[in-house]
Amino acid sequence: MELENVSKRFGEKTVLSGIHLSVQKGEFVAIVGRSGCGKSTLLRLLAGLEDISGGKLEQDGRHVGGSGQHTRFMFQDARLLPWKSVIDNVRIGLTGNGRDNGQRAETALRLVGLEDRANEWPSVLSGGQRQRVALARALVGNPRLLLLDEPLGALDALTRIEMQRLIERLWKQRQFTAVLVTHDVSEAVALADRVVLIEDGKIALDLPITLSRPRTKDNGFAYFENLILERVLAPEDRFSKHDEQAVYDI
Ligand SMILES: Nc1ncnc2c1ncn2[C@@H]1O[C@H](COP(=O)(O)OP(=O)(O)OP(=O)(O)O)[C@@H](O)[C@H]1O
Repeated sequence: MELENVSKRFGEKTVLSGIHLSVQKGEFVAIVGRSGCGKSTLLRLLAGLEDISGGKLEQDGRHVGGSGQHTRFMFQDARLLPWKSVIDNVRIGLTGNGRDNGQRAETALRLVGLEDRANEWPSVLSGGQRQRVALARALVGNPRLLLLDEPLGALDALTRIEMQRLIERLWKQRQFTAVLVTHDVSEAVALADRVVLIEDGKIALDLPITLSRPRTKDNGFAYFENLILERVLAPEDRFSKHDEQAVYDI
């Protein structure tokens, strides 16, 4: 995907401007930034769900408009249909009525480790399991681009790490391109080849994460994490030497 000088306005309000970004095939890019900085808007532009207000946005050399079948979304809530079984929810990710749809849905459920829950209702699954079904539904049609909008934001810490590992494993196996919006800098460093920081509607940092995979929280990890966090935090929020002394004084 190529974005050249992309801007997005809602009425009088400019949400994104001067966005230059290039996402290579098979790359994993994370977008971080403060609440309201325009992360989800950028993702919606990439999906073709919103039109750009200016600049150029192309996917494989073609103008992006309307969500194609090669792009899939995953959100913070699983958005499963409660009146359909788990396997039928996964089948929704397939276009058309291919005769092998059932088989493909079963394979996708196996990928996320839920093959034995195929005929149950979504309501009996845990939050993490529901997100697994959402992941199976997103991947069942073999998309080339997976857009993830805070998909793990509502999960507990352990489930979150498990899901991060699952997403990374499937990304490696299936070789799709992934763009992840997250508030969690640690998650961005764990998963992404590049972390893009949005500030006031502009790209403030575009940082390659040169750590090998799978990533462990060693010194190298902490280096990238701190680098991004320092940049995200506004100067007045930074933990100054003065504050540090105040804590010791307490
Ligand atoms: N359809 C819309 N109409 C008007 N304003 C919008 C619309 N969508 C988003 N905005 C505004 O654009 C800005 C960026 O919103 P966006 O959802 O992209 O931020 P975000 O970085 O994803 O925030 P968060 O991390 O809190 O989800 C916000 O000020 C929001 O109010």
